Amino acid sequence: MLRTLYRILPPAAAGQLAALTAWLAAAAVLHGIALGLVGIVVTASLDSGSSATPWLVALGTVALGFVIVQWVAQMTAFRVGSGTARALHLRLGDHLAQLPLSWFNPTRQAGIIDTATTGVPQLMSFPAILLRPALTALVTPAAAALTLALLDWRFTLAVLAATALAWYVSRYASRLAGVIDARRHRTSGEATNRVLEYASRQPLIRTDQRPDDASALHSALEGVRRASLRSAGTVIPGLLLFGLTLNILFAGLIAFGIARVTGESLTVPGFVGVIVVVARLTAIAAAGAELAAGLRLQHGILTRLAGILDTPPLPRISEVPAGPSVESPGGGAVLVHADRVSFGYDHTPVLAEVSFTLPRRGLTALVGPSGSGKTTLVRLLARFWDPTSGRILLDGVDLRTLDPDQLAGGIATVLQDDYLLDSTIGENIRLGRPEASEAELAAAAGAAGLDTTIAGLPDGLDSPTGPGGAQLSGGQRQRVCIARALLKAAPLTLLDEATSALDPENTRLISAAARRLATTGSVLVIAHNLDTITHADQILVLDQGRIVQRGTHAALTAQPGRYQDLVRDHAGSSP
Ligand SMILES: Nc1ncnc2c1ncn2[C@@H]1O[C@H](COP(=O)(O)OP(=O)(O)OP(=O)(O)O)[C@@H](O)[C@H]1O
Repeated sequence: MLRTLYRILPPAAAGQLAALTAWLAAAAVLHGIALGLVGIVVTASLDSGSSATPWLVALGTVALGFVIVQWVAQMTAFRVGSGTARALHLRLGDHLAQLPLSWFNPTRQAGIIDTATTGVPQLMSFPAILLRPALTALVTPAAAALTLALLDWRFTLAVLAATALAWYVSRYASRLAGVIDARRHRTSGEATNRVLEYASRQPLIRTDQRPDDASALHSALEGVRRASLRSAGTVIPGLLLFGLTLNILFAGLIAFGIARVTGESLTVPGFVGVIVVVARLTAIAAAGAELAAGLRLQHGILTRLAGILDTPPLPRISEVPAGPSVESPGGGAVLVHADRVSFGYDHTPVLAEVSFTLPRRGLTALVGPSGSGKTTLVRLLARFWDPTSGRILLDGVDLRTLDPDQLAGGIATVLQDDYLLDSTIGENIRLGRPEASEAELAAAAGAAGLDTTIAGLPDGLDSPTGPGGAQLSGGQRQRVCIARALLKAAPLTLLDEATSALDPENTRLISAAARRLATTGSVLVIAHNLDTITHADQILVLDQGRIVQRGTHAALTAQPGRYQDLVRDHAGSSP
């Protein structure tokens, strides 16, 4: 478990944990030596032929050292515990930000919630509380046994063998329970999934009530109940097995001592001294066993966390061969070059050999029938995924070579599933450019059509958005995202008119934002309303994952083709 923790911790936190482990191990060694010396002092006191005084002095010195080292270790433990949890949270956050979005299926999302909110905070108690008794149970008997060699080396070997056997039995019991615990965790992940689904399906359930709607949830929760019972049940045989083993080992060591006393190879005072130590070690091992359940739980959490952290992130390649230089259709400088890009979800092809350029300044519209791959293409430009073949260059640099901050700095998005932080309207807009002044922030909010909303709220820009923006309407959420993009004024802005939040006013605002941003940067807008893109510098027509036409509105309407069909369909559906 320590090994896994060291592997996944960032170097600074791993260094602190190593220092704590060293302090705790030193304390456990001193504890063991002190115990061994107690046995020797008892022997010397009972044995008329030897003096206990030098041993008492040694015992006092070691005990003092133990108290000091233990004190330092204990003071460090809580600091390292909270530092470990914090480092793991940050590591988890950084890693999640680099995973391809295809990884985030509902089961894994439920696993992340569980790991981040419950698992990682619980891991804090490993360095803070559990590591000390775990090391004591292992290291102290060994150190005590070695100290006993001053009295009787055969007992040293016997105690070392007994410790190894007890350790093996405890591991066996905990491995058995670990398998059941992993099963319980899977069942509970499934239940979390069902609870989330049940909550998010409430609108559907209330308008289309069917009695069996909650049956998947019920059976998942029943599965958790059964798995938890099984899991609790496995702790008891493990504890009984370990307790029995300890008693047998203790009895075996007493029998060994009696045999040695009978054979006159050990004195009675020596036997008493050894048994005093062994009795104390048995108590320490029994206390360690009571922690087994806690350690097993932590081991399960750590294994799941390591599983997430071991998932390969979107690769960053260091070098790509320079491609031929390209010019935008207007002859100006190119900001984006999509070069024979193909992509599919789970091997189902969605985009095939798509090539186009976006100028450094100007408005490009992406149009096409539903399912033609428009959103997918925009997601590839924001590097939510990587193309299966081909490449996308931003300012001449392959997206796969950019570090995430560079990429995030170069792109702003207003997409269908944009998320608002559980903060205020102002803070969500400010994410676009944290250093923006209050006046710039207010101007962006105004340009995104938020002034009426803000004026109607008692706290104005400081009004809360709720988790994911739940306290705002769909249209208001979209306006906050538009304001964020306006404030950012990134070199490349990706806009999706978002059919779900579409209303004439929002369409007008998106269109105005696109026009405005296109004067300073490049804008790609997925357009559902063709009236808003008649002025676009370039229109790309996507059909079944291929670009079938490109050009201006005037040029495309003048020639037969997919665009003419789209315009005709749109005119037919417009009021
Ligand atoms: N996450 C996903 N996993 C699997 N398939 C997906 C995923 N997202 C989209 N698809 C599929 O990819 C294809 C293209 O979808 P995409 O959303 O890119 O089209 P679109 O042109 O944006 O459609 P619309 O105009 O309806 O939003 C569709 O067949 C869709 O079912």
